Amino acid sequence: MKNKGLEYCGFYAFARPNLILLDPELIKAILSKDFQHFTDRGFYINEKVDPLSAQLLTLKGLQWKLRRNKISPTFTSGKVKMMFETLLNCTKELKVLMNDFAENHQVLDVKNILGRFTTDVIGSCGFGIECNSLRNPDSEFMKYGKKAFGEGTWDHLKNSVSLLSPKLFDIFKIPLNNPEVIKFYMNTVKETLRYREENNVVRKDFMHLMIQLKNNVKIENDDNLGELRSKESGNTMSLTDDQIAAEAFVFFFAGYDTSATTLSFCFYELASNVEIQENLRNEIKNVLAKYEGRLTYDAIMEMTYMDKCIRETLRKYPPVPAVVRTCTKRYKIPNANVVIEEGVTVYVPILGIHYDSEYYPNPNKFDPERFSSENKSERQYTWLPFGEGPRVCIGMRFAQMEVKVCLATLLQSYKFSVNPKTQIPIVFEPTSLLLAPKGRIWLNVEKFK
Ligand code: HEM
Repeated sequence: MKNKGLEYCGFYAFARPNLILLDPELIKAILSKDFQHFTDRGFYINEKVDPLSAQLLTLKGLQWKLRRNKISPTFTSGKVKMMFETLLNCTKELKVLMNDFAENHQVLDVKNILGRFTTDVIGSCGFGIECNSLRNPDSEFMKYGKKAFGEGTWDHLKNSVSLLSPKLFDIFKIPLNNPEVIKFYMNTVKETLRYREENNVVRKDFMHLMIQLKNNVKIENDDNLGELRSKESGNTMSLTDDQIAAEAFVFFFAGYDTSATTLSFCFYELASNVEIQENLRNEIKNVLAKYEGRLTYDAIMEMTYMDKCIRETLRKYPPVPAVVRTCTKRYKIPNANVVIEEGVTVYVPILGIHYDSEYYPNPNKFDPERFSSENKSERQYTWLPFGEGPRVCIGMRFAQMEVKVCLATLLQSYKFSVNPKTQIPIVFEPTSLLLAPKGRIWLNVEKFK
């Protein structure tokens, strides 16, 4: 369609019209400039039968705006920095496991191991609990996590129908999440809240910040922890326990697989491009030497080549291949005689844009220099792994820090190469909502002496 010079095109899903945006200027208009016409995603939501369904990803209009304003101070650079230590703690088990793999010459199923790492990270930083998925892949948290994503054909069908026809779910009052999953996450969060409040426990994580929101504590953009309760009340609208549980759940739902996918593809590309892996390792070593070998937030922030490698990974492998908006107020496309009616679903095909040779010549090549400082400014609205506009991914900074900490930890001590069991070239799984390879990515890991 793009080759035909089109800026947008449409299709019907049953009787519902859908629009696909192809032009960066139009994408900018719809995601950012004229956002008030496209405030929602149109996902299913029913707080009564499924309290976990009402969170940032799904909320609509004013409800979403109020919640986003409320939660945003917990994701600032200051607060992400505050959580660095908690995140770093999760790498201890990762190092132990990687050592075992290297010493026993075992082949690494990279998504499995890094998925367990990102589960531990969200468990620790989001829910405030040590879920030990790296040590124990059958941990409760992992078990219900898998259930939350859907395990069988029925779950996948249910997810697809909820996207195509959320009204049907509403009419029959169907909870989207499995009732066992709802019970597990609600209980886990409520138990943590009760324990912390009764015992005045403070911990450097999102749960602490959400308890502060519940208690009307004003959250500043610094790396201080702050009290659980405050005499001065800074906020006028606090969070309820159910809302905290729903938000912690969405941090897991939106953050675990996306981060694990980014890491897996990044390690795959580094394993396939020995020189790039070596350049990145040198950067890590040089920066850490300045910090007496200590991996700190400031050290991570200095690793600019690493930043380019991650950006290029997210370009070639955006974990969310398309973002979606529903038209909430009739909209005339600028300079065209076309009106988007209320209710129409609009898609931004991120994966397609990232492989468009007009923006990225030779798109299959993994080339971190596409994101050098000279080239970076050209990438607005053609590099969209976190979406854009007021509904851009709220966890973007946190996710980038998590990926960087994992890369710095492992590349310092281990060398990775692709095992022949991996199917090359990578083919994407067509039935998966999030980007996933067909088959697994297998890597060899070797420890430096
Ligand atoms: C590399 C990792 C990640 C990627 C690629 C990613 C990508 C995205 C994308 C594409 C969106 C939709 C944006 C839009 O519609 O314009 C989104 C939304 C969201 N993400 Fe992420 N995400 C990542 C990690 C995380 C993490 C770690 C968290 C939480 C800790 C998180 C929480 C959310 C939430 C809550 C939303 C909904 C925001 C709203 O509508 O206000 N994400 N993410």
